[in-house]
Amino acid sequence: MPPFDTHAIEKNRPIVISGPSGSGKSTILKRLFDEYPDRFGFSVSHTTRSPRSGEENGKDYNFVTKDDFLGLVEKNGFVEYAQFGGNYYGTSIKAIEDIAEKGRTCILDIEMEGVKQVANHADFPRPRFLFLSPPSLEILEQRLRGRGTDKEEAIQKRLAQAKKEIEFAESGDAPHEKIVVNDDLEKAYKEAKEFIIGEED
Ligand SMILES: Nc1ncnc2c1ncn2[C@@H]1O[C@H](COP(=O)(O)OP(=O)(O)OP(=O)(O)O)[C@@H](O)[C@H]1O
Repeated sequence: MPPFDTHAIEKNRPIVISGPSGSGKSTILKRLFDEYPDRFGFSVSHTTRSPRSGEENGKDYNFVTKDDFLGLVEKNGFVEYAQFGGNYYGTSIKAIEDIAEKGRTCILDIEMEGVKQVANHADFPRPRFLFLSPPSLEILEQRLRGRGTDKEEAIQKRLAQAKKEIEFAESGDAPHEKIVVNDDLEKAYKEAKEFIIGEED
């Protein structure tokens, strides 16, 4: 028996979407949420960082102490967690269960290391995995520049990380059941949507 209730999650399997920064995850998820406003949900993450002004506990994040965070790690209560800039961030099983209990499919937008943790978790029921790939690193670079949100150094870091993510996704070790190449947005959206809702429709 897992130490946490995963009943609803088993009935309503979450979808893990991953892919390099700039591959189009937000673009595709936004469209999906717009088209199906009541069908999906994002889980509320835990963090040990302090709330920024306007951020609400339980809504933007579950703000917890380091001791509480590490206690939940001990209990296998996170499906994935990581440390950035001295703070911990994680997705708890409970947060995903809360979405599933509302009859919604939880969408987890997570990076490569998190994907590995989810796939290897001892107690978490296996979700479905989708990888969104850019058509090429050259096009990814153009899109990151076009987005206009990153400085040159950040773009170079994202590209180096993208290379690793694509290699992993194409290796036999990756858990992805489906890779969607985001060349033409209409086509990529249709393919992603078919994978995400296909089982239910
Ligand atoms: N098929 C496409 N053709 C052209 N441009 C696209 C396509 N898909 C997405 N884009 C553009 O590429 C940029 C990156 O997309 P987006 O921000 O959705 O990526 P992301 O995977 O969510 O990145 P991050 O992980 O950094 O949040 C955006 O400016 C978006 O408008």
